[in-house]
Amino acid sequence: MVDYIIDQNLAILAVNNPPVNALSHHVREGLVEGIKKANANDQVTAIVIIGKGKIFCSGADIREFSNHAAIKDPVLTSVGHTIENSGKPVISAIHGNALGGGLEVALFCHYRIASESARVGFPEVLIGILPGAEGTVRLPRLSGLSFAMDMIASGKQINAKDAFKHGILDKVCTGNILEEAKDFAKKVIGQPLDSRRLSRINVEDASNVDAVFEVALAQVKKKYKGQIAPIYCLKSVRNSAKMSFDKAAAEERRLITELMLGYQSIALRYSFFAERSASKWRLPCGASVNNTKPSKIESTGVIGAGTMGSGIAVCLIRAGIPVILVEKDPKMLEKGMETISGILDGSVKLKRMTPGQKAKCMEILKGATSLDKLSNVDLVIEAVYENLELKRQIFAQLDKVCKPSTLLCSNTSTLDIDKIASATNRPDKVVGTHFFAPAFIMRLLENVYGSKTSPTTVATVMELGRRIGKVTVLVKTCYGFVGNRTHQCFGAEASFLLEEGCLPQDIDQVLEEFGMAMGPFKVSDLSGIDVGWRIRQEVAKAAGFKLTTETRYHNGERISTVGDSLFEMGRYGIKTGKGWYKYDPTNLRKPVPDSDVADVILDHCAKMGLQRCKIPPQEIIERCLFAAVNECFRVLEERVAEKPEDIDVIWQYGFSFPRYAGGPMFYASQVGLKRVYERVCFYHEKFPYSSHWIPSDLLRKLASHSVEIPMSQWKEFVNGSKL
Ligand SMILES: CC/C=C\C=C\CC(=O)SCCNC(=O)CCNC(=O)[C@H](O)C(C)(C)COP(=O)(O)OP(=O)(O)OC[C@H]1O[C@@H](n2cnc3c(N)ncnc32)[C@H](O)[C@@H]1OP(=O)(O)O
Repeated sequence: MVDYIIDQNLAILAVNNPPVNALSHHVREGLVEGIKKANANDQVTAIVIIGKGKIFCSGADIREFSNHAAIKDPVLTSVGHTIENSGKPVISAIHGNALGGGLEVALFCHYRIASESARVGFPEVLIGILPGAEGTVRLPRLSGLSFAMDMIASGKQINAKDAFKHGILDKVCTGNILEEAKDFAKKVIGQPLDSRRLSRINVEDASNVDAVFEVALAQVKKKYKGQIAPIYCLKSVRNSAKMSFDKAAAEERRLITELMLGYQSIALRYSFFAERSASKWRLPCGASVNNTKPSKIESTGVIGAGTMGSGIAVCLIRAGIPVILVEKDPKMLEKGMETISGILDGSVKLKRMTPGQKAKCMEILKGATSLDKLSNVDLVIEAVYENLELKRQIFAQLDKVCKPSTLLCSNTSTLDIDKIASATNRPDKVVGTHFFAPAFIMRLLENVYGSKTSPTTVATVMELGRRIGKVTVLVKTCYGFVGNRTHQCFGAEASFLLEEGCLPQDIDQVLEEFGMAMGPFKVSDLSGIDVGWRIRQEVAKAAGFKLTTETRYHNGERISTVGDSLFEMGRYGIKTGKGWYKYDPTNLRKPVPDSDVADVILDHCAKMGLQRCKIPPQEIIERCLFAAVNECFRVLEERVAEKPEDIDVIWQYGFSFPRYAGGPMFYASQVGLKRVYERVCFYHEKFPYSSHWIPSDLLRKLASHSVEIPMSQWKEFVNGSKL
C-alpha cells in the first residue's frame, strides 16, 4: 500500500491505496516502514512522500472510525512522529488533494511542495470531528491563528497558491510533481531540520489568541448553528497558543475522541457515505450504474420560462449544456431570459463566475415560442405548472416534434410519470427530473422512473444530474415521489398543530432548534402560500371535490385549510410582504410573528369548534417527524426508494434536514424502531382520521424484533422476505 522506490539517492514513498489513498492501517504501516528503511540506508539522503493515482491523500480511512477502539497501531500521530523525527529531510509532494489526515502527514514532513492545481484542507469538521493528528496544533504554527481557525472550523479547501501565501506550502510547482520534488529534495539535503519541525516552533501570534477566538466563535455559532464540531475546532486551535505543544496535542486527542463518539459525528459520517451511495442507482430489473451506459446529451430544451424553467435552464447552461428555452408567450419568454441573466449576474457579483463565463452561458441559451424548435435536441425538460392534462398535451406534441432518440423529462413534483408517458409513443424515453426550488441553488435532483422507463434513459438523467452538479437520487413513480410524498405528512401535521394550540412561530422554533434550517411556515412563506394552495386545489379537483376553507374532512381524511384562509386574504408569503409572518419591505429576510395571523388561526378554530391547548415541544417534533418517518417506511416497503440512505439524502438536500441528524430514517434508527413504532401507534389511535398514522408494515416488522435491526439490513425485510 506504500511503494518504496529508490531513485538515485532518494527514497520515494508512494502511497498506493486506490481510489483516494485513504490512510488505512496498511498505509500507516507502510509509511513507518518506509521512513525507517530510508533512514537505515546510508545511500539515501532525502525522502519524498507522494500519492499514486489522482490525489495525494484523502485523509484517515473514515470507515475505520465506526470501530474507534479497534483502530490499530500505528495510529496516525505515531506515523507522523516517525516522519518528523526522521534524520533525513522528508518532503511531501502534493497533487490533487491533501485532505484531513493527508494534510497532517504533510505537516509532519519537513517540507511541502504542491502542483499548481492541488487543493489542501481539513474537511474533518464536515464529518463532525476535528483534525486529530495534531493538525489543529501544527497549522497555526504556519498560518497564524485566525486563518487556522477559519480553515479548520469551515472545512474549506484552498488552492495551492493560497496555501503558499499562508505559509502552508514551501513551493508551488508548474511541472511534473515528482521531478520537481526530486529537484527540491536535492537542494535541501544537509540543511538543519529542527527549524523545519513544527513541534519545535511557536505560534507567532499567540498573544492575540483570546481576541481571535472570540471573533471566530461568534461567527461559527451564527454560521453553524447547532453544530458542536466547529466550536471544538476553535477550542483546539486556541489550545495550540495557550499550552505547550505536547499538552495541546493531548487535549486535541481528548476532544476528537469525544466528538467521534457523539451523535453528530456518527450522523455526519453516515451522511458522507449515504450521499455517495445515492449515486449508485439500481433498477429492480437489475440494470444499474455499473452495467448501463448513458446516452450523449449535447443539446437540450426547457419548456416554461417561469421560476422553475428559468432555474433549470441556469443549471444546464452553467454546466456548458446548450438550452432552447420555450415559452409560448413572447413577453413571458423575455421575462424568463431576463431572470436567467439576473441570476447569472448574481453569481458574478458573488465572484462565483466571471463576466466572461456569464457571457459564454448566455451564448448557449436561445429563446423560442414554439415547440417545433425542439426537433433536434437530445433531451427536453418540461417545467410548466402542475396540471396533468396540460403536461400530457405537451408530451404528445413533443413526441411528434422531437427526433426519435430525444428523452422527454418532466419536472412534475407529484404527478404519475406513467400517466405522462402514456401520452407518447416512447414511454421508455419518458422520465421525471424533479428539481427543487430555487433550482439553480438547491442541490437535489430527484429522478423518477416509470414502469416503462428504460435503463438507458435512467442512466442518462442520472449522469446529467452529476454533470450539472446535483446530488441525484433515483426513485420510482408514485404520487409525490419520495420527497413531496413524505414531506407532505410533515407539513400536514404542522398544520394540524396550528388547529390544536400552536402558532406558526412555535412550531418553526421547535423544528429549528431540532436543526432544520427553517421551520415549515418560514419555508411556506418563501416558496409561496399560493403555490401550496394551487397544488391542494389541483389534488382536490383530480379527486373530484371542492376544497374550501370550511372543509375539514374528505373521504374520512382530516384536512387543514388554515393556510387557504391566508391565501384568500392575499397573504402569499414573502412576495406579498405577508404570509404566516409579516415582513418589513427593507428586510425580507426577517420574518416577524403577526398577531393578525394568530387571529385568523383562532377564528378558524372557533368556527370549526376546535379546542386549543398547550402542546409541548417533544410532541411537535414527534408529530411532524414520526408522521414523515412512517411514510418513509412505506416508501421503502413499496420500493419507491431503493434504500433508506436515498430517503435521507432527499430530506437533507431537498428539505434542509440537518446533516448532523442524518435524515428521518437515520434519526428513527437512533431513536429506536420500537419506540418510533409505539409512538406511531399512539398517534394513530389518537388521530384516526389521518391515514399517514396507519403504521407501516415494514416498520411494524422491524420493531417486532427483540434486537434493533441495523439500517443496512432493513431492505431485507421488504416484501416479507424476512419476518
Ligand atoms: C485518531 C484520528 C487521527 C487522525 C484523524 C484524521 C481525520 C481525517 O483525516 S478524517 C478524513 C478527512 N477526509 C475527508 O473527509 C475526505 C473525504 N473525501 C472526499 O472529500 C472526497 O472523497 C475526495 C477525496 C475529494 C474524492 O472525491 P471524488 O473523486 O468525488 O470521489 P468520491 O466518490 O468522493 O470518493 C471515492 C471513494 O472513496 C471513498 N472515500 C473518500 N474519502 C474517503 C476516506 N477518507 N475514507 C474512506 N473512504 C473514502 C468514497 O466513499 C468513495 O467510495 P465509495 O465506495 O464509492 O463510496
